[in-house]
Amino acid sequence: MVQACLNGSRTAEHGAAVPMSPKDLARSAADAVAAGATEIHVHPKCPCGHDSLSPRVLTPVLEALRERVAVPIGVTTGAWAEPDPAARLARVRSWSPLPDFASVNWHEPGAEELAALLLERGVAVEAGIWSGTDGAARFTASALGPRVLRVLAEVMDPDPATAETSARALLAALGGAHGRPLLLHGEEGGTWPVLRLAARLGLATRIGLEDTLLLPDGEQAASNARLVTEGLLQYASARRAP
Ligand SMILES: C[C@H](N)CC(=O)CC(=O)O
Repeated sequence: MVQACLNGSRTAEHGAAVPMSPKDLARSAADAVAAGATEIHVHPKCPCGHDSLSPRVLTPVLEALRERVAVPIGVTTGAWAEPDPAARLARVRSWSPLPDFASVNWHEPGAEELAALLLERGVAVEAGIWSGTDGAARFTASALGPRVLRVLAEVMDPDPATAETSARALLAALGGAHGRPLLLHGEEGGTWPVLRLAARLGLATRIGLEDTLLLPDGEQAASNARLVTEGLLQYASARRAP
């Protein structure tokens, strides 16, 4: 399973390749799926370019994406988009239509209440566990752990020299992860080493302009589809390596 993470918290200053509007997100998602992505993770943006959990922002994104792709679509619930936990719950209560799944960053205030609400509303939960936080400890102690769709093991270490070690430490901290499937990914300079580690461990992964703007050779990536194509090649070759 390779998820395409189309835009993340990036803004227009990260370049024209990063899709921001519903129309650009839908086109980028369709190209990424044609390149082999099996799921989409997206950060709906208000016109100013910031992540938003407002239904007025989410709805046109979901509608545009669903016109172009048939794969599951997940959205962020990051606290940076709505820092007040009560307001965040209110946003999620007002969502219609609903995404297929949503990531919940387990170290953020109100994470468990948010995950419980999403489950109650029929939205699958990706438990986002960031390295360098207490997310893994909180998740392993959580009664909701067995009910999540998967664990999104997020390696926040951007250094290509140390990201793999950070990833292994994060996986160790997650232990059995309540028996839930793992999706392992890195960010920025850690993206490609962690993707190759995911392949060697037989784990799901993700790739896209949210995680890196660069191809493995350091060239600028022209699109999410280009990253997915390269990601699948890197994944297959790391899987084959002795
Ligand atoms: C740190 C990750 N870029 C955050 C992420 O991918 C999950 C989310 O949207 O909350």
